[in-house]
Amino acid sequence: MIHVHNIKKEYKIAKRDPGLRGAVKSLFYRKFETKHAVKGIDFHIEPGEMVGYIGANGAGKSTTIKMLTGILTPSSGSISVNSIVPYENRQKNAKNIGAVFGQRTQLFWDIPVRESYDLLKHIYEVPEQQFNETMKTFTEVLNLEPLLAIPVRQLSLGQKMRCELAAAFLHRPKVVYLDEPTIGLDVAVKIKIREFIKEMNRLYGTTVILTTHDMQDIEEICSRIIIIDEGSVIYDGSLQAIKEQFGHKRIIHFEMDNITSPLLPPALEGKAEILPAEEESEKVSVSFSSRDISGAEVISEMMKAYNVTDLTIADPKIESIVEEIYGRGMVQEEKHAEIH
Ligand SMILES: Nc1ncnc2c1ncn2[C@@H]1O[C@H](COP(=O)(O)OP(=O)(O)OP(=O)(O)O)[C@@H](O)[C@H]1O
Repeated sequence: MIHVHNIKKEYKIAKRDPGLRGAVKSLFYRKFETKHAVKGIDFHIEPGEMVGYIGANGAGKSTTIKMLTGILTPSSGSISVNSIVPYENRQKNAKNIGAVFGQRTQLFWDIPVRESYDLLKHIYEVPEQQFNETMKTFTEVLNLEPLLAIPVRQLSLGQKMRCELAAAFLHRPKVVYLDEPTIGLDVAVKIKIREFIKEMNRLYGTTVILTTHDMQDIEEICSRIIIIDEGSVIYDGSLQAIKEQFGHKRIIHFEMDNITSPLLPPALEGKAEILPAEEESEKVSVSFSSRDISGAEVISEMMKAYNVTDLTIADPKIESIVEEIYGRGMVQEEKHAEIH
């Protein structure tokens, strides 16, 4: 469905010396600097896959999505989406794709939502019966009925985002790009949006590429993730595999009597560490790898050394796994050996 081969994108940024002198000088003599935002990315996505495209701020996610949608042309390399080269054939490509770009709207600001959908129906030439069926499903799953008569500008962020999603899926596109679809929303709306995306994938086999900083979105929606860092892919594989590969970190929080800064019992040295205490927390957190020592041994040693009154075992969170991968920049051999 989506084939991306060795794409690169460079931006030319005008450089200016500081101050008034710099401003005047730049009128006559302009200096440019090249920003390599995407540095040779490859991936293939099968029809119906739901892929999380993640990375730290400035990693190159939006630039990639803009190239996939045809808004930007790669500096080199090639892209094909459903056998179309998006940046050479933007209109044809637009019929096959839907997109939600975080804060931007594709709905018409001053007219009721229902009329925006009618316009989109004409633009995308959606048959009447299909439109009615689709609207019925969307209205139910996203609870849109009370919003249809309201102009977009009067909607709250969460209401607007529900309407945006419906607009992106309205013409039953084969591929939908979602750039931060849950940013700034409360938990209840996030849950609704995630359910809707999964339901669309189930009903229509829509391929979804999701960019988000919310790891819960990824866990709920995607089975595969592509992680990019400074313009290069550093991981492409299943979420399960990354959890198995990196999810051996464990943390146990202990509550104990009258201990302010406990020391690690000697038997745990080199195998576990005490984490810096969080502000106002009376708990002592011990981190270790299940490859080095079992949780039972850690608990037993801590209980021998201290008067433990309670404990909780934290699950390895995808957030911390991803942070760890960003942090270590994940060496290439490891990436290829484990994932490809
Ligand atoms: N139009 C532009 N001109 C110059 N540089 C740009 C432009 N757009 C993006 N960049 C730079 O390219 C790099 C990648 O940006 P991009 O927006 O693709 O990152 P991102 O992963 O989407 O980040 P975020 O999570 O913050 O949205 C950044 O260093 C950014 O400053």
